[in-house]
Amino acid sequence: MPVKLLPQFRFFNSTFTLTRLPKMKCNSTLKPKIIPVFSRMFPHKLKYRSIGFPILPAQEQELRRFSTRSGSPGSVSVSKSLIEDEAELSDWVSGLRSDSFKKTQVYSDSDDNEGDRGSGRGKFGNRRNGGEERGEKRRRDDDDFSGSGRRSGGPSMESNSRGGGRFGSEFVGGRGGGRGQMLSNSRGGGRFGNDRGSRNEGGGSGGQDRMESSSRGRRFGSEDRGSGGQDRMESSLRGGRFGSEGRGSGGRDRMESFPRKGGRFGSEMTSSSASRRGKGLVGSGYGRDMGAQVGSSRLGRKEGTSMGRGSSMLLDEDDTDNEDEDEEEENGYKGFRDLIDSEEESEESDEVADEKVLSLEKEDSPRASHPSSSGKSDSHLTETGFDQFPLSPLSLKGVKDAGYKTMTVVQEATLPVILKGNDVLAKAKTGTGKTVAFLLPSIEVVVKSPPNTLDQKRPPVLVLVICPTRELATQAAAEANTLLKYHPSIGVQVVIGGTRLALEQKRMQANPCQILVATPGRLRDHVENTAGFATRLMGVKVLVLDEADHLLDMGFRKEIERIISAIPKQRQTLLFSATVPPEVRQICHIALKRDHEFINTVEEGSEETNAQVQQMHLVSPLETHFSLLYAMLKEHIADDVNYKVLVFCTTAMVTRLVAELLGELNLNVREIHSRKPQSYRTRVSDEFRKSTGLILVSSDVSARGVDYPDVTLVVQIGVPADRQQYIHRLGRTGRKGKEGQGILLLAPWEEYFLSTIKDLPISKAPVPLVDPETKKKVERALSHIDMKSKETAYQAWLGYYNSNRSIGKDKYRLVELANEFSRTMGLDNPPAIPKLVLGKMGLKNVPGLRSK
Ligand SMILES: Nc1ncnc2c1ncn2[C@@H]1O[C@H](COP(=O)(O)OP(=O)(O)OP(=O)(O)O)[C@@H](O)[C@H]1O
Repeated sequence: MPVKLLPQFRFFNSTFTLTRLPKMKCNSTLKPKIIPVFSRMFPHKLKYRSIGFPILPAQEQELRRFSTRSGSPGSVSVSKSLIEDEAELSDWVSGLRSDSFKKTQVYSDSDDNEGDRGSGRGKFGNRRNGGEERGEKRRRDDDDFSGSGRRSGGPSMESNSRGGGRFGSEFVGGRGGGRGQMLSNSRGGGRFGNDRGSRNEGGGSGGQDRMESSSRGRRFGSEDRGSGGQDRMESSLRGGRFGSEGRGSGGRDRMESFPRKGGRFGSEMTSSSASRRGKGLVGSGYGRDMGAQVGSSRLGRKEGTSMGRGSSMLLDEDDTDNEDEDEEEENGYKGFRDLIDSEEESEESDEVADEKVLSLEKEDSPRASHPSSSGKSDSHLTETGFDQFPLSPLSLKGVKDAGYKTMTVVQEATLPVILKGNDVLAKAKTGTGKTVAFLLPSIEVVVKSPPNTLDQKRPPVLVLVICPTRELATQAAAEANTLLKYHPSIGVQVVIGGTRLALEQKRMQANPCQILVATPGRLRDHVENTAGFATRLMGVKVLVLDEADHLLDMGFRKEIERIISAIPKQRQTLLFSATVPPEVRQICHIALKRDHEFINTVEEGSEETNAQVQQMHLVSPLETHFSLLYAMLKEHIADDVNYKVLVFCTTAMVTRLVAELLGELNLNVREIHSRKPQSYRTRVSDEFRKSTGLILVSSDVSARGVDYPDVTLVVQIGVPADRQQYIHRLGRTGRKGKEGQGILLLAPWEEYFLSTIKDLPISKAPVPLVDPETKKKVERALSHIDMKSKETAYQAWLGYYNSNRSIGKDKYRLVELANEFSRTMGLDNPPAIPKLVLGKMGLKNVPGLRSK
């Protein structure tokens, strides 16, 4: 009997008439609108055109060729270097034990204890925490390697490697008295990295110091929260190297190490948790953090409305303190993947080769022939109404109330396939409505499911949506609530980190839901520690991975595998993202059935970014960057009174520095990054969503998925972690077919990155003139910035580029460049860096560095 091994292919070609998909029409309502431009920086003005995606007459319409289009240039980055760094890091960590790192904890709320602190619960153990956790956080975004204790306490040093690259370690001082912490996370695989693991910021009180090291991915490692004051040192790396240990004992000095590599969560953690239990140790990784997501910052557009009704968001403002920033942040840390996946490669590549792809493209479409510089815009909308598909009347009412008149291209392409029950991997450009595309058919599954008659208090979860960040989870839940407006009996809940687990447990009991939106860490926590939760998950009929490439990247991969092992094999799985790099295609079998469909709405031969977004790059010496940034912002503001600008920086601490600088220059600016408490992040995020006339300086916490309406300009300073990150950051503008602008500001030695995005419609920007007065103004503003900010930015900068494969491999050159960065901040001498940190970065004894 033949076995079907190959995924199905969908050919969209004019020679094939597909009747299955309704016709897509071009929304030809052109509303020319002059886009403000930088008169000097951006001489080419763009006009918005809603031209559409391929739109052909009904019968023709269909997709045409199948192309896997993923073959875009790979990421640049940082991968291997991460591995190397991790090796160094783990060796270093394994041999280190310092009584000077102590930690304490403080938590009073009993519920919390269980929850947040995670006292050892579950197998995953992870949760650690104790009071301080709260302060800790960090994950990726962080990216920062910065040091210094931010909040008061002792010295701190932070370093996270992201992308594979970075290394991270973080030493942040506690808030309370003199505690100091040192954490190290490498993000390696995926986004997690950073965040997850590590954050320390404040928290504890009393003097304790902690040192953690979590390589790879996110969450592993990091958290700490244990209780009791003690010194602890954790090391969790994935590759097994660490392995071992786990000692720690209750009291003070402890050293934990969890090998992760092979294991799925389960096991790994188990061992660790065992050891920590009762000892107050925290754990390594996994845990809580994951959960940690906090806040909701992005609640999105629909915010208010949404959370209401049957749904509840398990997150309290009160909890913000606790948040761990966790996990999720974004970025991609790639890197680890190579190491981990090597054994699977051959098998996977076969699968990819056979995959069936459905690609929406039209060979003769304007875009295909003039992909980029034509100035033509994509149309994310079709003329197909939602009522052309078999959706329940109440869902259609919800869609109508949401203001969605016709479907977007990705919605039109995926809905019929998903409604048929097929597994789908979908790729569609940023801001084109992927969230509705997976939520709407998922809701229909709930509508069609027989009512639960067994356990009213613990109804099965029918739809499980996993998002990489808390903000995204919150935003997706908000969208779900909007769509569910007329389905009073269907509930949505969000479980994200940064909240008290026990509180979430209670809320889940009080408000049973059929749709659960979660971040991986917290979800795993519930699987392990919430009574009856695992049983509820056995009801899952639809699993959605939003930002799938990120979730399947090494940082989250283990957690995803663990979660998948906790839900039925007989289910429908939907993977969505704006980027689907080849590596992800190779591993998507982890979640998808072999006969899944790859629906690619990005035209073959066209760029992966929105054509109506004008992309520019500017390569200029580092010393000019601050002045250039200021000049271009001023110009943009002058051009557009309704300006709304996102400035992405490489690390959290560099983000802070840039925000402080722009503030000194009297620009209306806010900052957002993982070192900020979630409550602050949520507030700022909401403010930015609703405002115009505002600049938001951000780390990669805002890179993916955040739906800020009407962003007029995205500036990226310094080389992004990889190609995908560039695309997702840029995707914060030009959403829903609107126009936007993006500029990438690089130093000459970062110019290599342009080769990885050379297929995108990015052109060279003329260098704006920076008059002497502007230069002086910037220098003056820099001189007003606190030394601490400069020190931490320097250290973070060094850590970020150290983990970059292209730049960080020549340590001597790297140090020269870092010192150049130091001079751009107005420092005559580069700040001294703790020896431990230098050792961790593999930079001991490199000339040009000052140690302390
Ligand atoms: N059919 C529709 N008509 C009009 N607007 C829509 C429609 N579907 C979704 N939207 C809106 O489009 C915006 C972008 O949607 P969404 O955030 O889901 O994009 P995305 O493709 O997931 O982007 P990203 O890749 O950045 O995550 C949202 O504000 C959403 O409410």
